[in-house]
Amino acid sequence: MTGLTTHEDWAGRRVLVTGAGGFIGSHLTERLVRAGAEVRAMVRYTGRSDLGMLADADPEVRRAIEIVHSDVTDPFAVRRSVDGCDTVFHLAALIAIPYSYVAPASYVATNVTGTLNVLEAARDLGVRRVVHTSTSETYGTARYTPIDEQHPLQPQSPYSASKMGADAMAESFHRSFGLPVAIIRPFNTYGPRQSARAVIPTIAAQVVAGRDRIALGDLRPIRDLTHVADTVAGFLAVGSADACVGQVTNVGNGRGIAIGDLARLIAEVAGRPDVDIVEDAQRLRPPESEVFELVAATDRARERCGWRPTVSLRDGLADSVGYVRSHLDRFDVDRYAV
Ligand SMILES: C[C@H]1O[C@H](OP(=O)(O)OP(=O)(O)OC[C@H]2O[C@@H](n3cnc4c(=O)[nH]c(N)nc43)[C@H](O)[C@@H]2O)[C@@H](O)[C@@H](O)C1=O
Repeated sequence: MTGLTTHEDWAGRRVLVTGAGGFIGSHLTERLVRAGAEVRAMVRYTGRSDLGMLADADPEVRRAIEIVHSDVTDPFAVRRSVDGCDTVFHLAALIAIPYSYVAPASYVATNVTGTLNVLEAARDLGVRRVVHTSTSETYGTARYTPIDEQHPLQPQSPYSASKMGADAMAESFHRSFGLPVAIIRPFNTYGPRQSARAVIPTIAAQVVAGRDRIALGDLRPIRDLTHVADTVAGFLAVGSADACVGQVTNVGNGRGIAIGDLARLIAEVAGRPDVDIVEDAQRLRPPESEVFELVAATDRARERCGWRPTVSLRDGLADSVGYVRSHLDRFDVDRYAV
């Protein structure tokens, strides 16, 4: 079975994680260290924190990793970071959709050119496996569900367009140069350390802070939600399965929930089922840009790398609520209050 993610698969492997200071990247880094890999964690220096979300990681894990501060837009720094690694998990990206309306050029620089820099270094240095991170946003609003990997792509935001460019570059490096690239396409991931701007922390922070009215944007979009522990298991499975090379693999739960229902479920999980949930017109995305439905077909992940999700939505949301409760100082609740 190629999708095994046992200690033996990762023990002694020299792995670079780009975007290791991010939400998913920090969890992936921890998981790889626990699986016995030698991890180099590439973290973008922000001036505020040297480690990003890795600052929250187990101190033992932090001691075990090699941290390099560089930016994927710098080809020389990327090359130095890739040198000596046999596997690269490429997660570094700009991910906020609303900010991509304001600064599309920076999304091209980081997401497209940054990916090209990683691919070129990996090709030149003979890396044995690259896992490139795509996103369900590249599908645009579902034309049918569940969305399999053959579903057409549609760039509804500059963010999505930049990820489509990055994905195409990754595929071209596989076809043109035989670089062993696997493309993982996660649907929405949630859990501890997720950005305060994403919808689940936005809801949870208002609920936990005791607001009686929760202000959101559009309550109708449907999302397929995967707990970060499952997503990270997906990265390891895709990274160890030969059958995923040269392929896109969806990682999602296969179930959709509307944002309004999600808000009600979070309020219930947090023990505040009576809060009011209201739509705030200021927070709506342009209708042509909003992706209204994303639900994953997960057959390929199951068949090619043996991955399946294990965390129920209720348990996962309890984890998110617990994280927000214990780090409420990180959430600017008034920014979201009505
Ligand atoms: C897979 C994908 O996942 C993320 O993109 P996203 O789906 O936009 O994530 P989100 O948590 O910001 O929104 C989810 C949905 O919820 C709606 N929504 C309603 N009211 C609020 C609200 O008040 N805040 C936010 N943030 N969203 C709201 C919003 O309009 C959207 O329909 C990125 O990490 C991206 O990098 C990525 O690749």
